[in-house]
Amino acid sequence: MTGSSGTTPTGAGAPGTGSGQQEPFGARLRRAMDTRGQLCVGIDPHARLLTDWGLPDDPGGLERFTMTVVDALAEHTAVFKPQSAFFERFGSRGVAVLEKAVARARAAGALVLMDAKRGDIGSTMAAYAATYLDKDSPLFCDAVTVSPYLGFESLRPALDAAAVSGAGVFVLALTSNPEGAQVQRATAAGGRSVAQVMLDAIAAENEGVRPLGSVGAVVGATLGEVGADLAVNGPLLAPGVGAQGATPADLPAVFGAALPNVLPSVSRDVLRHGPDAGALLKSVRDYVDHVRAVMTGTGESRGITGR
Ligand SMILES: O=C(O)c1cc(=O)[nH]c(=O)n1[C@@H]1O[C@H](COP(=O)(O)O)[C@@H](O)[C@H]1O
Repeated sequence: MTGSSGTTPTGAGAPGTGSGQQEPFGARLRRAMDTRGQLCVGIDPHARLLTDWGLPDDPGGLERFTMTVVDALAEHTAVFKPQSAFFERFGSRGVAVLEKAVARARAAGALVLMDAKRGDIGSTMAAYAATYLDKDSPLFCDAVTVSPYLGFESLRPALDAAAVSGAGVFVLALTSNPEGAQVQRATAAGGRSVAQVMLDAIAAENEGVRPLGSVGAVVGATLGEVGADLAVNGPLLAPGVGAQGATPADLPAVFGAALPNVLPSVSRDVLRHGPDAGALLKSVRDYVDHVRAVMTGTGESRGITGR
């Protein structure tokens, strides 16, 4: 970590090999978290936020909102996570804004994790993989969220495509919403929970990879003690910080020894500080500082709340 805020304008998404071959996502993410801080900023342009920012709830408002966030934070943030649904609701004009945001954020050195939560039969999954994980696609990203609840192996086309392009895949395991338990905590054949089956499959994908695998798990920061083995040797995306009630101080109880690989994710609780670019950046820096304090065991003693 460099600088007092822990957020430096290092090119997090830069390949770093010079060979023309993209460095694997896990390695790029590790470097981004180490240099820019362990935080993912979600870009979720809710209608309510557009209104609060004094913007119209239309494609023009969406574009101003999104570009303001990207321009304020892209040189300082390790990862952006645009939520595709908030762009798709405006049809093709919304998707055009999403494409522009992805390109601009990546050009500024931020990694982009597309929150699309795709999941389908393998042959359709291949089309989703072509959308987000093929370098020639206009929506190519550094990583994408996927749902394994059509069976982990239904994700194989995405896992294969990501391996080719040096991208990442984040697999839903234990989601932050209370309804998720109905499926994820159910007991699978063999006695493990369904979520543990997914976590074990992720660990198998990442076996032996250094410094960090490129297949991540999504585990909500809201969950408290999860009672699952999170040693997947890959990144652990932790949404639910901020608006859903979790704080960085909750992370040790959820993640335990896996804490160094956790990427806490905040959307509304950062975005509400806009449209002022300085206030957005301060909010990110406060979160990065709080996360770092928790990681190094000084968060509680400093009485930081991050809220
Ligand atoms: O995959 C996700 O990012 C995700 C998984 C999960 O378990 N819970 C969850 O809230 N998310 C996403 O994370 C974001 C949370 O937004 P805030 O509650 O505003 O921080 C939304 O885009 C959700 O779709």
